[in-house]
Amino acid sequence: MQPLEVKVGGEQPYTVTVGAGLLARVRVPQRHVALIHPADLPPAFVETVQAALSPTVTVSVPPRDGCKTLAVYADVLSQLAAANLPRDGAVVGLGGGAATDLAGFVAASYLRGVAFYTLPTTLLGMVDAAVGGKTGVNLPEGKNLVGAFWPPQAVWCDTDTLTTLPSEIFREGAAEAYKHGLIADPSLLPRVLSPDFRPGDPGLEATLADAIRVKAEVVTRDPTEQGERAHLNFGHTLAHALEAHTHHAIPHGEAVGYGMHYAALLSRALGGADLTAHTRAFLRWQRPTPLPDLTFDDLWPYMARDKKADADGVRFVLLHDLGRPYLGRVPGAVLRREFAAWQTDLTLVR
Ligand SMILES: NC(=O)c1ccc[n+]([C@@H]2O[C@H](COP(=O)([O-])OP(=O)(O)OC[C@H]3O[C@@H](n4cnc5c(N)ncnc54)[C@H](O)[C@@H]3O)[C@@H](O)[C@H]2O)c1
Ligand SMILES: O=C(O)C(=O)C[C@@H](O)[C@H](O)[C@H](O)COP(=O)(O)O
Ligand SMILES: [Zn+2]
Repeated sequence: MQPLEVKVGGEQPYTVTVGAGLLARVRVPQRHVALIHPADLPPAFVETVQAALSPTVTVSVPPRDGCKTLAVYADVLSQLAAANLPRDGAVVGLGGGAATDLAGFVAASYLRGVAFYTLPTTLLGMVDAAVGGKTGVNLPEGKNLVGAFWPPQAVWCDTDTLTTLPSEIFREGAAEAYKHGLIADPSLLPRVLSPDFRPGDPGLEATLADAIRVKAEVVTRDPTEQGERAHLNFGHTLAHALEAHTHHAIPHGEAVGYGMHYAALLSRALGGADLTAHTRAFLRWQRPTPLPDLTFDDLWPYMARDKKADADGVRFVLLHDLGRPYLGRVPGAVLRREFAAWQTDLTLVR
């Protein structure tokens, strides 16, 4: 089957290619390349890309969000400098969203910016993180609090890589595809929950391309989150708080699943359609890691630092209905009441 292509427009247009066997066929025009990948990635992926690109330097970074720290960021920059990667070189991020977020921030800042490419190998990376140019690292105070908008020049989603992905990490990533269904393309909702949504299924690539298209269209219109792009943050105010508070014991995709259900409860409380059956169905399908004992006050300091907050306080992405997101403020009493409802619901979805 021919690879599928999704175009991202704007000032620096690029193509997201989705298909089998792409890692071996990757080409970039730059003569010097820094390849950045997580240490626990199957070595065959790294070797295939090394054979395709002959990188000047290959940098292995800690798995998962362990690589999204200022210390790892500084170390990677030093390794690129020690290898004399020149300004007309490129950074290639290979792996999940954590590695591509770090690699993008390195690309954005090394020598004040070099070309960047992404090779996502997780479902979440393909449908979300590798596309759109949000790059960065975490602080102990919260997720992604340091970073830059630095779009890739091309994205290759090699669907063969998904066959080695542990099934729970595949289900994590489904949260972002489901999010795209809730905020823009409801046809994705049953497709994500279908038994056919799995590595190796002949229909998977079309579903991935449709999920990617939602993000591509939003970031084409609003690359630097001046407005509409914030809708891609549906579920993320609570999600990022869960990740930070649990020191990443709850991974991003699971945190987004939990956060989307809270956002659906808030949306209903403010007069929106009742979409909680959708977010509950997703949680039943995803089977996330159980949460530790939590109170609203444990999470609120992180929610208050969310990047959608402005001088007037915290804002949430809410839904009037399927495909109709908006950015709104929620009274404190409603936040607390629906947090209690969310906790009760979580005991019922198990
Ligand atoms: N920039 C964005 O727009 C954006 C969007 C969504 C999420 N994110 C970020 O992405 C991160 C989560 O990314 P993720 O869910 O991809 O997880 P991840 O990057 O933490 O990777 C999960 C694990 O799977 C391993 N792995 C990756 N591909 C594999 C494969 N094919 N086979 C076997 N193992 C493989 C990785 O090495 C890692 O240990 C978070 O830091 C989140 O904040 C960024
Ligand atoms: O691309 C975006 O814009 C998103 O919000 C996508 C999110 O899924 C992603 O987790 C992003 O990294 C969150 O951004 P942040 O600005 O809330 O840190
Ligand atoms: Zn996300």
